[in-house]
Parts: sequence; structure tokens; C-alpha cells
Amino acid sequence: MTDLTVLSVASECWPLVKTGGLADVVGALPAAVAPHGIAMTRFLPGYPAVMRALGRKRTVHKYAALLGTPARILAGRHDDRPILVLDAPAFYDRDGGPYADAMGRDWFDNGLRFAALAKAGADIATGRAGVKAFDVLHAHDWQAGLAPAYLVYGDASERRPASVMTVHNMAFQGYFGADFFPRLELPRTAFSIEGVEYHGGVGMLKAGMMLADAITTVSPGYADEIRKPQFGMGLEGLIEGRQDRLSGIVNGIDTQQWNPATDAALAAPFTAKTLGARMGNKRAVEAAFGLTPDHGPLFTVISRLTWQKGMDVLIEVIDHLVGLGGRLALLGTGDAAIEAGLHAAAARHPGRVGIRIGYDEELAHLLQGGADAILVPSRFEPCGLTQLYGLAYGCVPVVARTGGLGDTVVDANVAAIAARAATGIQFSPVNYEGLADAITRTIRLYGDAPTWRQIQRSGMATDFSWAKSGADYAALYRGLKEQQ
Ligand SMILES: Nc1ncnc2c1ncn2[C@@H]1O[C@H](COP(=O)(O)OP(=O)(O)O[C@H]2O[C@H](CO)[C@@H](O)[C@H](O)[C@H]2O)[C@@H](O)[C@H]1O
Repeated sequence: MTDLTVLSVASECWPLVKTGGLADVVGALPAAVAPHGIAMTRFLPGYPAVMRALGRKRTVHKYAALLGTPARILAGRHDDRPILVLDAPAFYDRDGGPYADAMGRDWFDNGLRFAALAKAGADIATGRAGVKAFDVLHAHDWQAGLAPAYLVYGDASERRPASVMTVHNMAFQGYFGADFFPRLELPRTAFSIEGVEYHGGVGMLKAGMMLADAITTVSPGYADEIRKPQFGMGLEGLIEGRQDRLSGIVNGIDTQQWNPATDAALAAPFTAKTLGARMGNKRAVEAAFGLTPDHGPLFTVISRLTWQKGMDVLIEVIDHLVGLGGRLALLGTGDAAIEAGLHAAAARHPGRVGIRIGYDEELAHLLQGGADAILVPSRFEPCGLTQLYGLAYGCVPVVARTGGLGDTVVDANVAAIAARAATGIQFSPVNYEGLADAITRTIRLYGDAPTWRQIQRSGMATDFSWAKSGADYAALYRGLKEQQ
């Protein structure tokens, strides 16, 4: 029986639109909370891909002008779950990505595009947009950050749903100049330090974190870290002041989507009992990346190519990795300078380093199923999903000891190996010595076949499902509803 309704407002949702981990989480949450009596509806921008995927839709609300442009709210279903879409062609009907054009330049009107999503989300959650009001509005990242503000500064006579602001990545804050404020159609009182104002302009993530009834981030470790300036990125003061509202709930993974026994993207499906079958995937990865086949350790990286992800440090250690007999198959897209550095490394090491620039979901699955270890040298990582997929696929995660990476991987130190608890390798700090040493350790462990198998099996036995976190989100929603 469902007795609590949640509107989840986000700019991405797997499999409709994805640029990163946010989409995976928004896509998986409804099923994760459903067993706990929570009915979750997602609300997304009407990008062309979303409009196409939804098929039959019904108009539930029309705006003559939503922040200055005609718009409709449409109701549809996907994977047998309800979805609401903001159809505002002037904002979303464009070729290119959700945030940037085909050349990678941010859309000039991103502030307005996502403020409109947030405003319409608040209208829906309050029951003003042709569908029944929701108990809770759950806003994800800066793109939905103004939704709690539109609730707080809305019509005071209406019953207001509770709100949750989830921070998937503090580095993206949605900051716009003061001249942007009048376009938001918020009352003047909202432009204050207690409201949406941030350093003289509008901070969309800041607004959500300031005004939501609860703040969550995607691991307990990151929830702790963002109180410090190094990780708080300017918002540490606000976070300290709202400590009692903050919690960390670690991401799970969709174990239907990411199941090595049934994964159609693998050349050879396998289980913890048939790890030998991974060899078929390794051969397929070698073929796809132009690597010379051998039995030595094959590393992978599947990542946005950015400073956050430590990709500059990765480039520095590639010679070391190859020098120890390792090979690397990398899939990613991002900063041009990092792409150039990777291409140079691949040219130096033909047959040992293969690079694929681009976004390819199927190849990501094959890499997890065929590589021996996945490198995640992030400088900060709110949760991280690729190390969780690695655990599930016997692709041993080698991770920086930060945020969710530290929370989800058990380092293969002597005690953990003896207790059969080790699931990967942790290292710190994120610099040449730290990562090079971690690679040396990994290659040494790989050479000890029984221990390596044990690490793979312990990783695969880890509970990375949504079971616990789904219950945690449900408990959070319930607590907020009771306080209403
Ligand atoms: N080139 C490529 N081709 C195919 N797939 C690719 C790819 N590059 C990346 N991916 C996929 O994109 C996702 C990346 O998710 P992460 O959680 O690792 O990082 P991201 O920084 O995007 O997410 C942010 O939000 C998530 C969700 O909360 C947090 O886990 C994380 O710490 C935070 O930084 C994974 O599903 C990965 O397989």
C-alpha cells in the first residue's frame, strides 16, 4: 500500500537522458522506495529524447507564460511508472546535450531553463498544476535547487509540501548574476542571505540547501567532508548552520541493469562462481581497444575526464602502469587538455593503452566485465557509481580514500585480506606517488591469484543494492511528513 507521495525533480533520468551518475540515481529511486509505501513520480525537462521516449502523453496543465515562455505539463508513463514532463519548446527543444550545445558550450539560458523546471515542480507539488498535491518534493542538484524556494515564497495560504534537497555534486552550484533575479518572479524578500542570494547574485544550489526542510548528500563520508572548506566549495558555513538537517545516504545500483549473469552487453556473462568466464570479456575489451592480448593486469577507467576525477594524475602514472606490465582501456569524455594527454599516452604505448573518447553505455558494461581493476582517482567523490559497478562485476576498484569511495570499498590491507573482507584498494593522497603506489600494490595482489579471486568474490558479495538506502530515503520522507 502506498501512503506517501513524492515528486522527484531532476534534469536527468536513466534511461531517458544521462550525462552522469545523477541519471542513474534518479532512474533507480522510485523502485527503491516503492517497497516502503512511497509512490514517486519523476518530473523532467521535455528534451527531445524524453518527449520521444514517452510515447502517449496527456496535457495536465498549460502555462500561457512560465518565466516568459509558453509551456505545458504532460503526464506519461515509463517502465510502468508515472512521469511528468515540462514541455517548453523554447527551453528544451534543441539538438545537443541537456546542458550544452554540440560543441560543449553551456546553453546561454541555463539559469532560466532550470528555474522554469523548479517553478513548475513547485506548482505540481502544491497541487496547482492539474495533478493531486504531493507530500514531498525531492529536488536533485542545482538544476532543481530553486524548487524549495518557490515553495517557501509561494502562496502562504496553501498547504506546503515538505522538501528535500539532494546534493550529488557540490562543484556545480548554478550561480547567476544579480540581474537574473527579477526574471525568477520571486518576491523581493527572496533576494536575501536567508533566501536565494549568494555572493551578490543568485545561487540555485545554495537556495535549495538553505530553504529545503532536509538536505541529503550521497554518502555519509561526503556529508562529513562538505563541512570543511576544501570540499564545501564556499557553502561550508551554510552547511555547518544546517547540520541538523543534513544526512548522507549512500547510492545503490540497479541490480537488474547491472547484473553480470544476465548482462546482454557482455561477450561472456558470469557469476562469482564462474569468474573464469570473464576472460571472454577481457578478450573482447582488448579487441575493442586495440590492445595486445595477454594475461597481465588490465586496468580500466570509465569517467568524465575532469580535474574532479583526478584524470590529470592518471595521465602522469600511465608510464608507471605500463612499465609494471599493466594495460589500460579508458572510456571517457571531457576536458580537451586531458583528452590530448591521454591520446599522447596511447601513442607512446601502442597495444598497451587504448583510449575511447565518447559516451558509450554498452562499452562501459563490457569494460566492467572484462577489465581486472577499475581506477577511480577522484579528488572528491560524493558517492561514485563506477566503483560499485566494479564491485558487482568482479572488476576490483582502486579508489582514492575520499567521500563515497572510502565508504564503499574495503582496502586490501593485511588484516582485511586475512578476514576475507577486502574488496578493493584505497589510496591517499591523490598525486603521482599515491596513485602509482596503489597501482603497484594492485599488480602485486593480481599476481597472487587466490587472494585476487577472494577480493573479487568479496566485492561481488557486497550489498550494493538499493535495499538499505531505499529504506533510509523512505524514513526521511516519513519523518518530514510527520513534521508538516
Ligand atoms: N564515457 C562514458 N561512457 C559511458 N558511461 C559513462 C561514461 N562516463 C561516465 N559514465 C557513467 O556515468 C556514471 C558516472 O557516475 P559517477 O557516480 O561515477 O559520477 P558523476 O560525477 O557523474 O556523478 C555525481 O553524482 C553521482 C550520483 O549521486 C555520484 O555518485 C557522484 O559521486 C557525483 O560526482 C556511471 O554510470 C558511469 O558508468
